[in-house]
Amino acid sequence: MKNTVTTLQNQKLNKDKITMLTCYDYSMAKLMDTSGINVLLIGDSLGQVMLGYEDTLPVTMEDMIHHTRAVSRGAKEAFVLADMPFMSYQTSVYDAVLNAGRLMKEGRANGVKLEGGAKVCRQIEAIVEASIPVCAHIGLTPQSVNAFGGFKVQGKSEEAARQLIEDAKAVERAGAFMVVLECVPAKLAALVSEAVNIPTIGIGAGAGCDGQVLVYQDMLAMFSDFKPKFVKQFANVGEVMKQAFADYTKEVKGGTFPSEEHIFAISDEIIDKLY
Ligand SMILES: Nc1nc(=O)c2c([nH]1)NC[C@@H]1CN(c3ccc(C(=O)N[C@@H](CCC(=O)O)C(=O)O)cc3)CN21
Ligand SMILES: CC(C)C(=O)C(=O)O
Ligand SMILES: [Mg+2]
Repeated sequence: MKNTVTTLQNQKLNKDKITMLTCYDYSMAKLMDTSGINVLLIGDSLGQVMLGYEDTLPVTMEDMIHHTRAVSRGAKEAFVLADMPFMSYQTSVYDAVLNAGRLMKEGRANGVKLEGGAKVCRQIEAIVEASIPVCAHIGLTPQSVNAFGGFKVQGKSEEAARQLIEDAKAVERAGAFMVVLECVPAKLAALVSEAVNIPTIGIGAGAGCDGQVLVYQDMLAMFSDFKPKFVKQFANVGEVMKQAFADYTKEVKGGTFPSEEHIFAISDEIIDKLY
């Protein structure tokens, strides 16, 4: 059954945790989809893990559409959520609606995600008005890395904690159907999760959220530029891959690959004529 805004929101009511992973291509989308992951997020984190940038700021609408299209083709049941990249919605409400529309129309996403709380509520309202489901993202919002001065835990002071709660309530009022809480103290995230009716999806926000999200290269140990404290490596796929690449090299150089089972035959008669 296809995951929808309604099925995801019912999961909060039924205390059935929502699973979300980042996904950037067709093969991975099929693997995650058949594993029952509820939401595939085409995160702008693709700037770091797929494209090798230092942060998410250089990611373009074209990058996001390219990857979203690939994921959409592989997601039969999972909800496809696409991040709006830096400067695709901050500039104006008009830009926000136009670019959200492109992710739906060209990327075939089921919804979009944008960073910010009360500051981006005009954008959220306008995108929702255009019948596009919006997921908000508050706490550590990586597109604001230069304003924050680094990737740091948010909401630790009383003032910042109150602001986070207000931001969550504001995006709910603006029409967001879900909200990501990134890098906030677990007890604060649990409080926010009780304070709003929409599902909260945590990353570095503890088990009190209504769901969890991780970058897939992090949880499979395929990415090593940095490793946030909140990452759990569920399998060492990076090591498995490195071993396979080394074995391939050894067999090619040693002449054991390709062997009989990997080749195509031709009659000796024809070969003799060629000589
Ligand atoms: N591979 C990857 N994983 C992510 O989780 C991720 C991305 N890329 N790109 C976009 C953002 C950036 N994120 C990050 C990046 C670094 C830290 C980090 O290193 N945090 C430190 C300091 C926390 C503190 O003490 O304030 C940590 O130890 O977790 C956290 C989130 C989360 N997102
Ligand atoms: C980490 C998640 C929430 C994200 O926004 C991304 O992958 O870009
Ligand atoms: Mg993102």
